[in-house]
Amino acid sequence: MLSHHIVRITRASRGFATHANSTLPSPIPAVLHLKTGQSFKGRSFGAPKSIFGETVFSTSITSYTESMTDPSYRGQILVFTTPLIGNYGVPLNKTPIDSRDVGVTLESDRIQCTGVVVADVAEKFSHYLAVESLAAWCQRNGVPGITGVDTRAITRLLRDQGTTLGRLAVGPDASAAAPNASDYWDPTTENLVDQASTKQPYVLNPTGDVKIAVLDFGAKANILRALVRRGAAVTVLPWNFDFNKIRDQFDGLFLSNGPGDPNHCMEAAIHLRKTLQEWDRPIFGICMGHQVIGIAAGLDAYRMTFGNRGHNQPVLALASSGSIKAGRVYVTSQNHQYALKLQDPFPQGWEPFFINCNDSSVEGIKSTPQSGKKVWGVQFHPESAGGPLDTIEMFTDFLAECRAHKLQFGSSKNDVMGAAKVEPSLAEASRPVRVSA
Ligand SMILES: NC(=O)CC[C@H](N)C(=O)O
Repeated sequence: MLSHHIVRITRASRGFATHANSTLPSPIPAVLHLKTGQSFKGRSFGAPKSIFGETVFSTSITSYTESMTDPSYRGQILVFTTPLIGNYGVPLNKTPIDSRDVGVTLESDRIQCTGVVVADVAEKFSHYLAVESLAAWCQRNGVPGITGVDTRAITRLLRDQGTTLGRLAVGPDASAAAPNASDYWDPTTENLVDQASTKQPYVLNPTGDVKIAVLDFGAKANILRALVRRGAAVTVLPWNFDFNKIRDQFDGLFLSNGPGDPNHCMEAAIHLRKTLQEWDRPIFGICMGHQVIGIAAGLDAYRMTFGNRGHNQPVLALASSGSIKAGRVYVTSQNHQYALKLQDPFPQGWEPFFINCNDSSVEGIKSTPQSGKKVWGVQFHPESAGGPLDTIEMFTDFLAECRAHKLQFGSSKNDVMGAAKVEPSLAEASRPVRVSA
């Protein structure tokens, strides 16, 4: 059995090596140019088009489908350090929308990164849920990939010089000269959150017993799934919606992950500062959401050299809260380029919650026990998808606090923005319609 699998995997991994002698068309050339002057020649797969993006690497060894659909990768050319990518194909990206699920199997309804870089793309795939190959999926989504390049060399460069702007030149563009440094598109100059966030509020699991508002900076589906599966009625709001106008209707507030520079989200941080001053129900933020909480609390966010992207980032808990025990190390899933600055002293009413064991960056903040508040932010992704589930119970902790608060202080008002009237669909939510807060 094992040898059978090895043979299959080896055949799949040969990929283009078998092309030369087959009747398949010759591979289309592709080149990855970096703004710093280096170029890597390879072969195209996926959409035969050229793109720009911020070149980042992920050390995750699985879940390429989840990473590529994570809205936090918007504007980025994603380099996988794992050499063989595509061997388990791509599943049908559709689930029911009910108290167990949120409409998509993956992290959103489309590929979000602008391109992918793979050492050895698997043309043959094998998985009981797979419906198409990585290349076919990329092609259908209009996203180009390059394969046959030394991803180890690219990653070592990115580790030394930091995340670098790039150009994936495909087909006839591959033989053209590298772009001038001034021609590289820098996605971080744009407000990517505004592009990724829902334009319309919508509701999931409207009959849930505890009402949670989610500020959507580009939320991963598994975050929404983690909330609805634990019984929450979830109202997803555009990132810059002024939650203060409707906060009496909710038992808790959640701030999601999202792409790009958190300093583009000042509008949300200003609204949140007022919420933190005037509202005492639980608040929880992940990644971008954590950064926005930190900014609202008075901390600064800075750009890291190459960020943390992978599924084995160790974080040390500095305080106990719910399922989290001070002094323990948790292995976490991460995808970020920015972090909150560790400052001494911390703003009044706040304390560090987690610290990264590799680079000592801030991995979490929380309100102090003396503050009387229940607010947490974590830089990592407790919801995983992909990655370890060490901290998944933080969702249970958050909802337990919301329920406890509701029991003690009474229910939120009942009309969750006309919950049942809003179409609970992620595809619907991504329509380009603007609503005013
Ligand atoms: N996954 C995230 O939410 C990432 C947050 C932010 N865009 C960063 O890169 O740091």
